[in-house]
Amino acid sequence: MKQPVFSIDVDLVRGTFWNTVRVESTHRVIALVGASGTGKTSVLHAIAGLVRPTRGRIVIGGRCLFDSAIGIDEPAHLRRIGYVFQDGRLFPHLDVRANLLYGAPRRASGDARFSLEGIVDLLGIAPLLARRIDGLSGGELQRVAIGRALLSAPELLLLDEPLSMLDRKRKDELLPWLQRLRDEVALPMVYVSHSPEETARLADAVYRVD
Ligand SMILES: Nc1ncnc2c1ncn2[C@@H]1O[C@H](COP(=O)(O)OP(=O)(O)OP(=O)(O)O)[C@@H](O)[C@H]1O
Repeated sequence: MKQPVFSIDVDLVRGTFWNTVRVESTHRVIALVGASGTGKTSVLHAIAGLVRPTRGRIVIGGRCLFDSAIGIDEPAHLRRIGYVFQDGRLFPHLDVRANLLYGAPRRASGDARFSLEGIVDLLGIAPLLARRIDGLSGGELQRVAIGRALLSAPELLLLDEPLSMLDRKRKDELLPWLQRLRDEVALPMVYVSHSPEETARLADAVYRVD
């Protein structure tokens, strides 16, 4: 039997909100969908170690990140996770190259997928390297944000509605880059979105958080 890539079963509490979320999947690229406020971002936060579930277990790619029953709670900085936010969250006072290199390990991973050259090529951002962040389009910003997440040589990528702030034209521009990322970098990915079109184009399986 195929081993699951994602095995998640967590109770999440944020203020007065609580939900139990279960995802068991043998697919490498999954999408989480569901109405606003059902806890999709909270699941990503729990995977990244930014929010501690009140109960449960998170195992991804055979690696246990959290298990309340046996006291495992790997610190966020050791989880090797790349996180791409809705709004990019880049540093406006730094140029693209400095943003990419921010947080990159001092010693190269040796994996060409995570070298500066490899990532710049993958995402087509060579012409942007010396540009300031505040002059970039929304789609360019998100490609840089994805590049920065990759430079940390992650074992898993979390993408929280990365297209939601973009207009139709920019969305159409960025989608093929996301597909390229999915196929060429070949990491497990969790993609949160409200758009059935995006999830159909990017994910191998879609899970509803209710
Ligand atoms: N820091 C917090 N303190 C209190 N409540 C919070 C906090 N963060 C999130 N919540 C609440 O937890 C619930 C789930 O939020 P979450 O952002 O995970 O939902 P979501 O499904 O990602 O929503 P959306 O689709 O609108 O982004 C919401 O009701 C939200 O208001």
